[in-house]
Amino acid sequence: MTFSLTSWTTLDLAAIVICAYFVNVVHDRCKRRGLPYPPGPRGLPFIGNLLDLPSDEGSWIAFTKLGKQYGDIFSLNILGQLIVVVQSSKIAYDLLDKRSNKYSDRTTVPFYELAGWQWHLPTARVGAPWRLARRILDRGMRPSACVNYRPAQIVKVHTFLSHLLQDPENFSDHIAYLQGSLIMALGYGIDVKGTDDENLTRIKSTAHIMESTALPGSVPVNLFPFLRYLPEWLPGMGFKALARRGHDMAEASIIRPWNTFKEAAAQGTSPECIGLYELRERQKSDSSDEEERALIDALGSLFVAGADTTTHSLRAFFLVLARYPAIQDRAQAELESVTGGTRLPTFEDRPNLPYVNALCKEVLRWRMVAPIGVPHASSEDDVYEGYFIPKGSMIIANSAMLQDPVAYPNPEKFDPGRYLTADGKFKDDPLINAAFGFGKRICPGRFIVDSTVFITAAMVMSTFTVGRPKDGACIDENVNTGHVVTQPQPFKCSIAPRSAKAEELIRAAVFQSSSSVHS
Ligand code: HEM
Repeated sequence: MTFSLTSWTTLDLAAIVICAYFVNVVHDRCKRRGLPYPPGPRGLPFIGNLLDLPSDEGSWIAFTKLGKQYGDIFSLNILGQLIVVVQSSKIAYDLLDKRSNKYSDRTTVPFYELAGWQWHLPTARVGAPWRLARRILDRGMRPSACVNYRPAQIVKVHTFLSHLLQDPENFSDHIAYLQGSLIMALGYGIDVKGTDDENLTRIKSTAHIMESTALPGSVPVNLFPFLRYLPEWLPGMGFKALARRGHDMAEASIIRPWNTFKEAAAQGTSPECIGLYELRERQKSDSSDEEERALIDALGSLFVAGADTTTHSLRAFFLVLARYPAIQDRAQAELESVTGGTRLPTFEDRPNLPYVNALCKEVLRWRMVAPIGVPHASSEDDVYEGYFIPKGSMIIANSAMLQDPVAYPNPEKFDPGRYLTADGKFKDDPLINAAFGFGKRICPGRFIVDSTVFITAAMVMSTFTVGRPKDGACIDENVNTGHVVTQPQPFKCSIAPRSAKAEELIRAAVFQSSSSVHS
C-alpha cells in the first residue's frame, strides 16, 4: 500500500494533529512527575500564549509586565515551545551560569539550518564546531589579547573624529562605519577604505538577511519547520530561494576576507588581529581542518554579532551628551585635568578617568542593546525551586534586572554616579555584565566593547561638544521597539569642535595614523 499526501482528507490530518497534541500532553504530564512549570498566563489549545505577546511593543516590555504579575520566573507556551523568562539576576546566574552545563544550548532556527548558517556562533547549537570556534574567540578577545588591538582601535577612532569634523550631521552613519571597519581590522587585519568597500558591503548584506530571518514569525518555515520538505513550486515557498541566496552570500562574505587575511599572514604582512593571534597560538600545537574551519566561522561571526550592537551603544552615548550637558561638562573637565587639552587621551589615561569610565558603564545599562539577550536552551530536564523545566525549553533572561529600582534607584535616570565611591573613585558593578549575557554563552566581545566605548567616548568628549540640534528639534530618549536588538530612535544633535587646538589635534592624529600605516 502506498501513501500520498494528496490522498489524505482534511479530517484525517486534523485527527492526527489532535491525537499528537493529546499524546504530547499525556507524555508531558508523566515526565513532570506532578511538578508544575513556572507560573504563567493560561494559554489556549495549540497556540498556547501566542496572543499574550503583543506585537506593537518590545518583547522585553511585555515580559517585564508579565513578570510583575507572575514573579521573577514565569513561563509561556508558544505553539508548543516552552519559554521560561527570568527577571532577577539571582535566578539568571543560578540557571545560566551555575548550571551552564544544562543551559548553554540554543533552539534551532529552521531558516538558518536551511541556509547552512550553522557557522554563525550566536545561534549555533552546542557541539564540537561551536566549542572550537568559541574557544578561539575567548582566547583571541580576552583582556590580555585585546591590548594587541589597541593601535587599530586608535587609528579607527582618529578617522571617526575626522569624519565628525567634516560632516557632523551624519554622525550616526560615521558610528556605523567606525564599527564595521573596526571589526574588519580586529578580525582579519583588513584596512577598509570607505563605505563601498566590497568586504564591508557583502557582510552587511549578509547581516541584514540574517537579522530579518531570525525570529519565529519572520519566515513561514521558522514557525512550521515541515515546510522545508515541501516542493518549491508551491505558493509561499519563496523562502527556499532566499535561503540559497543567503547561503551563497554568507559563504562569500566570510571566505573572501579570510583568504585576504591568510595571504597577508603567509607573507608576514598581516597587522595584529584576532586571526593572527590564533595562528600564533596554533603554532604551539598541531591544527586540523576542523580547526581551520572553526577559525573561519569565528571570524565570520564577529561582524553580525558585534557591529550593530556596539554602534547602537555609541549612538546612545551621543544621545546622552546631547540631552545632558552637565554630564558632558563634568566628563570634559576630568579629561582636561588629565590631558591638559594639549593631547588626545590614551588607554593609559584610563585609571585617571573614573567619571568617564562610569559614564561608559551607565550607557550600557541605561539603554541596553540586547534587552532579552540571545535566548538559551536547556539540554536536559531540570527542576528549579520546585518548578519543572523540560529539556528543549527556551530560557530568556530579561533586562528588567538592569532596571531594577532596588539595585539601581531611579533606574530611568542616566546617572554615572552609580559607579563612583563617595571620594569619586570608580567602583565596578559586576551585574552590568548581564548586558552581555550569561554562562558559557556570555558575549566573547565584551572586553573589546569595553575598550572601544571607552576610547571613542574619551576622544570625542576631548575634542567636540555635542548639544541639542540647532533647529530646536526634540530628542526622543526612547529606543525603538525591535524585538531582539534595540537602538535609540533617530535623533539630530549639534557637534562642534571644542577649540582650534582640538581640530589641530585631530588633523595631526589622522596624519600620523596614515603615515604609520604607509611606512
Ligand atoms: C554593546 C555591544 C554588545 C552587546 C550589548 C553584546 C551582547 C551580547 C549578548 C547579550 C550575547 C548573548 C549572550 C548569551 O547568550 O548569554 C552576545 C553574544 C555574542 N557576542 Fe556580543 N555584544 C556586543 C558586542 C559584541 C562584539 C563587539 C562582538 C565581537 C567583536 C561580539 C560577539 C559576540 C558573539 C560571537 C556572540 C555569540 C557567543 C555564543 O553564542 O557563544 N559582541 N553578545
